[in-house]
Amino acid sequence: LVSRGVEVYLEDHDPSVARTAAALGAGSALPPEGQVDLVVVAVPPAHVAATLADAQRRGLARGYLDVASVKAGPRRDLQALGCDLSRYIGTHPMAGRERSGPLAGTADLFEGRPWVLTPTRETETEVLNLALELVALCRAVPVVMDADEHDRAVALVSHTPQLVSSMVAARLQHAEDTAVRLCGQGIRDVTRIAGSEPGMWMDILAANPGPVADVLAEVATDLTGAVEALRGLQSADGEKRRTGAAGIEDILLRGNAGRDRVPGKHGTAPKAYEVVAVLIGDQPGELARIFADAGAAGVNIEDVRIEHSTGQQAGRVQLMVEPAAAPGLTTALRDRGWSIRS
Ligand SMILES: NC(=O)c1ccc[n+]([C@@H]2O[C@H](COP(=O)([O-])OP(=O)(O)OC[C@H]3O[C@@H](n4cnc5c(N)ncnc54)[C@H](O)[C@@H]3O)[C@@H](O)[C@H]2O)c1
Ligand SMILES: O=C(O)C(=O)C[C@]1(C(=O)O)C=C[C@@H](O)C=C1
Repeated sequence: LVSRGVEVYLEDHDPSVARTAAALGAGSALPPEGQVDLVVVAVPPAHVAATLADAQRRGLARGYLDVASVKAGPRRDLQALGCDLSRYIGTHPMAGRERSGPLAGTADLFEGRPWVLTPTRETETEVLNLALELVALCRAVPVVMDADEHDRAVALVSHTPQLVSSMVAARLQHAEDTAVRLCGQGIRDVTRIAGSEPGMWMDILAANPGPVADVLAEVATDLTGAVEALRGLQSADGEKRRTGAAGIEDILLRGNAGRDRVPGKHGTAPKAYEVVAVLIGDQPGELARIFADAGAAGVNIEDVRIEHSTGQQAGRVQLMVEPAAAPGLTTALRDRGWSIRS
């Protein structure tokens, strides 16, 4: 917002957090002189209602919104606290990190991401417009939804995946070092969000337990089926082995079909990019150099992944580019001395 010319004032119950964010260029940690246009409440879900009610009591703004990951609960709490719901809109940007705090924030976090808005008949048009302006300034894509529909959707696409990732990662807690040393890219992909802040997720899950339990019950059915199928594959009986194989194949195929429905970058249909894989040394500036070389070759990098090799000061960067750009990029990087991997 600051880079787009908006005056931003930061407040946190831990003043050092607001000061750190201000030092990073996210706004001013001093209070505003008069009323502002919009208050954005970005605190853990359980504290949203009290924080927003306090801001309304202080008459800080013309409009108020929150960005909590659940929507029905905070609205009910605000109602119970007697807040002016005409001046409030519940929102949720579908973008975030597994890390918390101002140091984890990035200016381009919301670009091209869905940002859910949950206006009701009570919401003043002016407040909806302020929220739409905020979403546009962050270059996100507004999606209007009902609060309960939102909570069911995020149970499926965000809250259950968090729990499943944590459960897979939990298997490693007491695992042998010899096994953990073999961790490759697959487990890194599946467990990235298992590194998230437990306090925040306790709040989120406590505010959306029913819809998450419904999705997790379906996962549990698949898990039971997978265990039975694998036991079948262990069996000496040929018929049980065939049934087991069919059960496992069914899960893998349904997984492929579900994965195909995950939208690509900027919410568009998934796109097939060509991968140019490059070996890089684990030293400062390597990524910046490779991006600069790709830029000099006139190639837009659509996405990027890094595989770190265990026990080696090196990694493999996968640059995802439009198929037509891949041969030119490969040649350009090779000419600049990079080692291209297949
Ligand atoms: N991290 C994500 O991926 C993500 C994505 C979308 C939405 N959200 C939502 O955004 C909100 C903030 O999450 P975050 O990831 O920025 O967390 P965060 O921990 O980085 O920030 C939360 C801040 O709230 C402050 N705080 C806590 N209680 C407070 C209170 N009573 N009054 C004032 N400040 C208080 C904390 O000091 C902290 O600085 C949550 O509601 C979360 O559900 C998070
Ligand atoms: O990418 C991540 O690290 C996230 O956890 C982001 C994520 C998500 O599930 O997509 C998590 C919770 C928020 O409410 C919105 C976004």
